[in-house]
Amino acid sequence: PWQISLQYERDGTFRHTCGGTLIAANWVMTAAHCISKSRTYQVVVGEYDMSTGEGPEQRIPVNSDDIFVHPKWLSFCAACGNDIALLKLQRPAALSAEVQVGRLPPAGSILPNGYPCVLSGWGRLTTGGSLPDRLQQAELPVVDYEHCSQPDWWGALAIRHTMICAGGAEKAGCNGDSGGPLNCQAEDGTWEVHGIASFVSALGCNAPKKPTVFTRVSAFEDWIAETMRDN
Ligand SMILES: CC(C)C[C@H](NC(=O)C(F)(F)F)C(=O)N[N@@+](C)(CC(=O)Nc1ccc(C(C)C)cc1)Cc1ccccc1
Repeated sequence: PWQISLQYERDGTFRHTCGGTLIAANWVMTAAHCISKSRTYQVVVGEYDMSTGEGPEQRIPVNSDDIFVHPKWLSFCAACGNDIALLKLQRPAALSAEVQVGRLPPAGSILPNGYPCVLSGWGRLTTGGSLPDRLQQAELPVVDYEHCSQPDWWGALAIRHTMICAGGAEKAGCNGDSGGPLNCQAEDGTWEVHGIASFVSALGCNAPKKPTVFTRVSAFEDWIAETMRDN
């Protein structure tokens, strides 16, 4: 219910470009690489099947000067990390069963290797394949930094401590999942959004030993709080 579809206007209609997370009634968290300053964006909350109107959908515009891309994001260097952006909605979403705010993890928290998380999104179903109408989910186990930065995995040049890896086998994120949440259930059963889908291998979304790489949300909680407080 905190999954959103980030859409941009082209030829008079809006099209899905990335996922994202509702982190307050009027704030959305997504990936910096999803944002092009010249585009007009809207956020759809309460979405499930994009091919039909089912009722809970709310389409909310975003003013371009209410888009805050992390100051250290470098569009030519995904390996440098900081792939995070915050969007302030023109009006708060009306919360309901289908529209909820996602919880952020404790600042600095690190999940152990193998912890079962779930990626959700409307990204391609296979590398270069078709896009689904309905929201999909895939269980992706966490691959900790020690394993993910191994040379035959992503290697130490591609992975930073401000990232989380998850997957590495048959399931993965793929184009269109960018910006979406890596959802992990805490001991008390509540879900927390630990990651923002950032990149996959250009060799293929589910290339072996190339897990989907996420921005580690718990490394950016100060920036998130400051940005929301100051705007
Ligand atoms: C624009 C990049 C920075 C992010 C984009 N992200 C995604 O697609 C996501 F996984 F988040 F849904 C991506 O991975 N794009 N690719 C274009 C791949 C890509 O750019 N990957 C990548 C990998 C590593 C690095 C750095 C760490 C060296 C940068 C980009 C997707 C792709 C996947 C399979 C086949 C062809 C294309």
